[in-house]
Amino acid sequence: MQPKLHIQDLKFSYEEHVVFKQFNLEVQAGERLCIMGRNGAGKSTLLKIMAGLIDARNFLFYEGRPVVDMSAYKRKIAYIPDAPLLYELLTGTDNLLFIMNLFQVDNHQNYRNKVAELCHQFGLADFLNKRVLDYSLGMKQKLFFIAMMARETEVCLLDEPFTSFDPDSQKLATNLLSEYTSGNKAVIFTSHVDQIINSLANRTLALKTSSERS
Ligand SMILES: Nc1ncnc2c1ncn2[C@@H]1O[C@H](COP(=O)(O)OP(=O)(O)OP(=O)(O)O)[C@@H](O)[C@H]1O
Repeated sequence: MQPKLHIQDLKFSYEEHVVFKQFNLEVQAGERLCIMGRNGAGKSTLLKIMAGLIDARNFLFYEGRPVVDMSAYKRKIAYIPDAPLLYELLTGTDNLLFIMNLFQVDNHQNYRNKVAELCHQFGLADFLNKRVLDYSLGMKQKLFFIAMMARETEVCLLDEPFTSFDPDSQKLATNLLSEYTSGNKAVIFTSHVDQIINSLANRTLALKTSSERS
């Protein structure tokens, strides 16, 4: 079977700073891969490449085919950065609807149902009419996570997830991601936190810095 995602002979630099020289990675459906490594090794850069935020489509393959249509590809991918991307002046509900439209979610009813269920599970239901400005950091992270899960994408990328989640919410989120990969989906994340790595990953990859690699 073809990998869900793969990267072939990736070369990538920020101006003169070479981050990847000839990097290869295959991620299979069902995997929850943790990319580990020192600060500056390139973990976040790699996630941004797989999210399509850094355009390296010549090196990126989805289910065995080169990524040609970046917009169609991005609709299959959820990317959850360490700082949640939300409009502070909008309410929780308005942010959730904004995200639904931004990512062109096809089945609005399914998204709304999923959001309602997850907000209830994460204890956010009573705060949805408040502005995000008045949320705690953990609440903001939960809201963005819920929106991305409700999109029901094929791949979920998480950069240092759940740093401000309380322990019960962390457990709930890792269970949801384990269920997510019981189908034909994949999770790729970065973390420095042993507890999160141990409870979520079913594979780990140690990424070396470019100087360690040469
Ligand atoms: N926008 C940018 N412009 C220039 N250089 C960058 C940029 N973003 C990252 N870098 C550099 O690229 C390298 C990889 O950075 P990246 O953020 O991917 O590392 P990381 O492994 O995620 O680190 P950390 O564990 O600290 O989050 C670092 O040397 C960093 O300084």
